[in-house]
Amino acid sequence: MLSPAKTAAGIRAEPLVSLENVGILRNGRWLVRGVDFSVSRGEIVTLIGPNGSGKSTSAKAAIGVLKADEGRVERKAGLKVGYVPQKLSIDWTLPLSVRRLMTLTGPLPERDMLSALESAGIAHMLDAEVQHLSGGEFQRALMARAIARKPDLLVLDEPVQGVDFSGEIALYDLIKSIRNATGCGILLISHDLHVVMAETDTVICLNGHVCCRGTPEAVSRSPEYVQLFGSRAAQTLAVYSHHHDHTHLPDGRVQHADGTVTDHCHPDDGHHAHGDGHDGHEHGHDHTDHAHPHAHAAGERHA
Ligand SMILES: Nc1ncnc2c1ncn2[C@@H]1O[C@H](COP(=O)(O)OP(=O)(O)OP(=O)(O)O)[C@@H](O)[C@H]1O
Repeated sequence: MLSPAKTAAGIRAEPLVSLENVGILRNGRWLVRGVDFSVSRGEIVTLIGPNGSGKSTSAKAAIGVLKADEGRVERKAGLKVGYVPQKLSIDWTLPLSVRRLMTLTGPLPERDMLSALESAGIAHMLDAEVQHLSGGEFQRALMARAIARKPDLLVLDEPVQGVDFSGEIALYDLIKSIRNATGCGILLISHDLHVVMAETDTVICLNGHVCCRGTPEAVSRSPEYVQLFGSRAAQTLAVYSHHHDHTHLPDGRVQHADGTVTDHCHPDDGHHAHGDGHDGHEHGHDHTDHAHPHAHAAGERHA
């Protein structure tokens, strides 16, 4: 299952990190269970799923911030990780320059700092106050901080939060160019359930477990999509359509397509509908690399 990913050059690379059947238990509750995916050099993996579905938890398990209570996490020896968390605990009442932000967690040669800010397109903001940055500039500063130490794996938890549509496209372009320039692997958490970065190699849809996975459709090339979002957006964003055949109820139980209700669903539960049905988008996804036993109805998204 965790076969090495194929890079753009078609070479099978050893994973930088791989999770196998990972579960995280807190206060007697499984936050996630049965999670498996891997990220290789040059590969972009995007985690999607409703709020609370375990995206951040899974990413933290991948980089070792959280220890798996079951299953296995393997990281390449000496792996360097650049991590941009969803939330930062910064005291906004104190002045903080971009320069200081870059070195908060440790010293950094000036040359590496400038080069990272240059790559992120904000070299001119070195002495700007972080409080005065726009949402997009702030995300760029965080990304510069993460790439400055030349990581093998870049983990970005909702990097386009608080950024408008054109800013979102620009940030995804930046992520793409970082990947192309450095060849690092990227684990991306998307705040959107359907729209992912077009360069994504694998989308993993989570809901406490892996619901389904696949490649984003090449809808970005379809004339309708280009008309709707514009050609620039279409080069950067793709719609990931997926059809689920069970629904997560608000009380945590699961209603299956045949009407039965169970306490949980697990990856080996049984029925799985996938591919053709979708939520109004004119495409299905045929490229699933993995058979999943069940799927989620549209209504489940916000469970
Ligand atoms: N340290 C913790 N202790 C107990 N529960 C936790 C802890 N961390 C996260 N949770 C819970 O685990 C679940 C998954 O949280 P997580 O942050 O991984 O979800 P997410 O998919 O990233 O959500 P969002 O889209 O809202 O950021 C949530 O119900 C959350 O409340």
